Amino acid sequence: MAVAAGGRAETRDPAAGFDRLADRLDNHELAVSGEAQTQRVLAELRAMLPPGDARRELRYRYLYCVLGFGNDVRAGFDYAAQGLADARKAGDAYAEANFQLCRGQYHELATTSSDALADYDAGIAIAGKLGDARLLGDALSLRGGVESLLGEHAKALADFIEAQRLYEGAHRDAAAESNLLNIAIVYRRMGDYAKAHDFLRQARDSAVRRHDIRDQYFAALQLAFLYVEEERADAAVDSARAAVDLAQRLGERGSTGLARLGLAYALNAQRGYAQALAVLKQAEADFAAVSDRSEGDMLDLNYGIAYAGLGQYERAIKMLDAAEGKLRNTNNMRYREMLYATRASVYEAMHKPAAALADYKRAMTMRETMHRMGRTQYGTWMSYQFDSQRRELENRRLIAEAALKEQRVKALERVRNWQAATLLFATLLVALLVVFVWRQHRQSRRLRRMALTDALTGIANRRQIENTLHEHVAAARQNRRPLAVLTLDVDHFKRINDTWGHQIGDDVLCCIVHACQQALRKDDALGRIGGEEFMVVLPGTSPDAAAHVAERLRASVEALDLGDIARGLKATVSIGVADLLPDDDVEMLILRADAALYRAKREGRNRVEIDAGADDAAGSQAHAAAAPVALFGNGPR
Ligand SMILES: Nc1nc2c(ncn2[C@@H]2O[C@H](COP(=O)(O)OP(=O)(O)OP(=O)(O)O)[C@@H](O)[C@H]2O)c(=O)[nH]1
Repeated sequence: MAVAAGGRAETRDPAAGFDRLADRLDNHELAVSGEAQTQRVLAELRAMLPPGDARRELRYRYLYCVLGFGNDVRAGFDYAAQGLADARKAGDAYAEANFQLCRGQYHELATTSSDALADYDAGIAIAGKLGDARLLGDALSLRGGVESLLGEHAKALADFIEAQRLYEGAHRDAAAESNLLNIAIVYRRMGDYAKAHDFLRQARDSAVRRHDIRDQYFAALQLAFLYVEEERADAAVDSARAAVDLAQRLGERGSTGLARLGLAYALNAQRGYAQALAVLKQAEADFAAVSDRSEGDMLDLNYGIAYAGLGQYERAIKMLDAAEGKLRNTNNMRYREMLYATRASVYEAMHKPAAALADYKRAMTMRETMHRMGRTQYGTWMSYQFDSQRRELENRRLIAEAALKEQRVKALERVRNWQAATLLFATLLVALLVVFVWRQHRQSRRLRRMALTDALTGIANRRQIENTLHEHVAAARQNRRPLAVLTLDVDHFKRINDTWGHQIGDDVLCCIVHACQQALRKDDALGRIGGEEFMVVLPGTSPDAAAHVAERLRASVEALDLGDIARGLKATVSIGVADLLPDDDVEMLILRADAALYRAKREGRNRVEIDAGADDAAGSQAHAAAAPVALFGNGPR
């Protein structure tokens, strides 16, 4: 028995220990059986109750109310009533509901079922308001018990099944499994024996698994009743005997009395009347020992049946009359029908046909009423089932709709995610493309520039300067503007190379280009047309101005300080100047400039020679010396 609920942890924190033990009792997790054990657990709970803790004290009191009074109905009832008043005064709705349930149980024991129902209804209302599933489950289960007893099987079944749902939802396995018994009882009373067997089996198996002797005892007793109703008397007797054994193991006289009463009932069904009488006497003693008078009607009825069976008619009539008086208060038709049928047969045997007939009629009335009620119950139960099935269908529909909605939302989210990803991907692609195109463009510009640029000096190469010249010639013709061309050649460059090396030669070329660029205007174009040969295009420049530009270039080069490159290094250039004549094409213009240059070389270099016209060009072509037209000539010094 798992009752050692206290421990070192609880000693350290009594409030937590109290709560834990109270929870276990509330949740029916602690199988408390027997007077002594119950008192021990209650004392343990009391010891952990923190002083001055009003809420916990009320909790202790309602647990005591339920567990502490055994069959002392009066004391239990008074205790419950006091607790109820105190809970209300303290505004503790939870405790109030529990005291309602406790008082209901004492009403039940006092066989005042309608008062019990009122208490349970009140408890259910409070539990519902509090939204407390445990309390509501317990209250429904208790109310179902009373309804079942009153023959309101459909209502009872609805309450038990709702309680079962709550228990299972809250994972209160012990309570859920005990409740299976209640469901089984209702099915038995409704005559659905197959279902009753099914639930009893489940309840018994679970009780065995949980080592719960009390539930095992209940299951055995209920099975005995079920067998009697199925007219399987032998099996009923066996099961009732097992119930007696279990009740004795529980050590509760009240339970033993109930089990023996059940055994007597089964023995009567088996026609073992003498044995039934003996067992009834034991049961009577058991009930007397705990001052339980609640089973008086059933004792009398079974005594009556046993005496009738043994042919002791007078005694039988006496007991049956006594039972009739007691049973009239209860609404139990089955037992009353049994009573009238038994008494009718006794009267018949006693040759009292009128009395026998009257009782037969009563028995018939009971039977018909039961059948009628049975049909109503069945109808009610069917409509309850229909309603709950409809509710369930509705719930399923709502759940399915919610799931569908969620699916749609998820699908939409997926589409949106895909869209975002695609957009991102497309953006990245576009960005990559832009970068790629830009790089391609830059590359092609670089290549184009390289194709048109002289690698050493960075100025236009031959192709580029000739293109420029073509454009300027066309523009000059169109605008009737002058144009001049200079060709420029470094003097004795071979010597520079030979003396200082090719690298120095390169540096000299760069310095000369730089000097020329400095000496030219923005619109003038400078290009390298050969190793050490350059061309300058001077748009809008008259021959005189061109001669001046050429001289400026020459002087700039001559003035170059190349001492940094190599000591004693000097460079000069010779320049030929030609201006655009009306009949000139580009080649002719260049030829004439070249001719002038040739003359400058010939005349001693480091000088500027102006083209002397078509003759000069022809002369140049023929490599013949023409008359020098030196404008500016410094000559080698
Ligand atoms: N360092 C260097 N030398 C070059 C380059 N291009 C051509 N040359 C050299 O320039 C020299 C030109 O020599 P020539 O044509 O005999 O003429 P020059 O020595 O300048 O004599 P004149 O023109 O008659 O004054 C050759 O030795 C070429 O090899 C170049 O890019 N760099």
